Amino acid sequence: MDKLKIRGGRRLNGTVVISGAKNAALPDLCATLLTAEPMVLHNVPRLQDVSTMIKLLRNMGAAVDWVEGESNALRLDGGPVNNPEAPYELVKTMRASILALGPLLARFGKAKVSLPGGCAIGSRPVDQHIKGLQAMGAEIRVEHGYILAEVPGGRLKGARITTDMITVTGTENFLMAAALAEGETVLENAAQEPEVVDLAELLISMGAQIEGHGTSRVTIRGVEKLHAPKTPHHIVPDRIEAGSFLCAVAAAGGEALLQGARADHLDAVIDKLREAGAQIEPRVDGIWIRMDARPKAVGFRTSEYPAFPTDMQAQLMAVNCVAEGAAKISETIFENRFMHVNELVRLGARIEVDGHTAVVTGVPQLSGATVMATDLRASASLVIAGLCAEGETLVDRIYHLDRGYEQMEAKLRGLGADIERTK
Ligand SMILES: CC(=O)N[C@H]1[C@@H](OP(=O)(O)OP(=O)(O)OC[C@H]2O[C@@H](n3ccc(=O)[nH]c3=O)[C@H](O)[C@@H]2O)O[C@H](CO)[C@@H](O)[C@@H]1O
Ligand SMILES: C=C(OP(=O)(O)O)C(=O)O
Repeated sequence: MDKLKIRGGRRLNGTVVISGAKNAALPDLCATLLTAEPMVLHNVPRLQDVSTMIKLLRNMGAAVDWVEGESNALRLDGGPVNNPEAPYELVKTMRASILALGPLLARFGKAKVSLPGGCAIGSRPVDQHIKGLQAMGAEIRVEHGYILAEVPGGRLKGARITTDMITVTGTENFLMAAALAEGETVLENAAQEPEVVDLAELLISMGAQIEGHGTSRVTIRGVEKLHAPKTPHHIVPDRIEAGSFLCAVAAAGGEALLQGARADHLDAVIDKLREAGAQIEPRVDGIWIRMDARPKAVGFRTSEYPAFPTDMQAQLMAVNCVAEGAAKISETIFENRFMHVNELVRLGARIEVDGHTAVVTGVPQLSGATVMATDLRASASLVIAGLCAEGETLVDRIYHLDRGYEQMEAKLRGLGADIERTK
């Protein structure tokens, strides 16, 4: 099993190119299920979750291949799809498989999708997805771990859907389902994340009629047919990858340009890192950061976009581990997203957890140790901690990291970090 070996203590300097967003690529790939026309997506990150989604689409009958000569372009053909099913073996490794449900129901009037398994960061129910699709006329039962859904008459109907809470993948499923439904769908309490907007823009380019994406009320007027995107669709830059590199520089010190990153998607994170003492400037070609001193501790609370993202909680916690002072961190999205705490403590961090809150008291220096990645963003936080720990840190189980980061260690090496992949 691959591990990362890091010798900490080097400042990070240089330019790093930010990849396309995993959490936009996964729904965008599912949008291919909505049309029989072949399409190409650009700026698709080559990471494990994308490979799993490709497998899932191929298993349904789609033809999916990387375009030769353009390293991040993916050609998808949903024309031959004939098996509207997402089996447990594929769904268990990636929750985003639930995103197949909406488009399959919209185009084929039936779907069989495994319930996503419980995962390390807490229970992740899909009751809102089911409730919303039922409101659109789908008959759904859950049996033997599968969601079995069928649309009497074959075509979903527009509906008013108000979810109990803001759900990102829920909003994405409804957008895709409503795009081909009969009549108008109004989503209240919709998620406003840039990845939701990216999907809506792709769907519009495919002929969907959507208004209000990026706000809490989205209106979709269903059309009979979607086609390949009219203009080339480039997946939005990954704000969480960019945020992770910002935290790495804030913790280890240095000066870097994050090429392609969008500062307007990272307001809450940038505010916190400035409070911690980093100089950060939006540039036409990305985000520039410089950190010369030891960071100051910064408290924060995760919440839906545009507030501080849960997907950045572990990385900013790592910065707090080496900061001056103490900070309180509240996680409000997932009940068990502090799995990284015990591993950070193994590196010498001082952290007390009480329910949804962690209090981190910074120490002047962490000390390298062997630690185990427990989930995707936890892995990134351990890498950041390792970069500023004294001596050698070995991060085990980095298959979690590989799910969501494209070549993280190569990118960090490019900034001068002493990091390598070992067996
Ligand atoms: C609002 C939010 O920050 N969502 C995050 C969530 O998206 P993801 O789409 O995975 O999760 P949701 O946005 O759907 O979930 C938000 C909250 O609602 C609950 N819920 C959701 C759907 C449902 O049917 N029933 C239900 O109870 C979830 O358990 C969670 O507590 O994890 C992703 C991966 O870490 C992040 O990129 C998203 O930013
Ligand atoms: C936890 C994440 O992804 P997933 O929803 O696929 O588990 C994430 O992107 O941080």
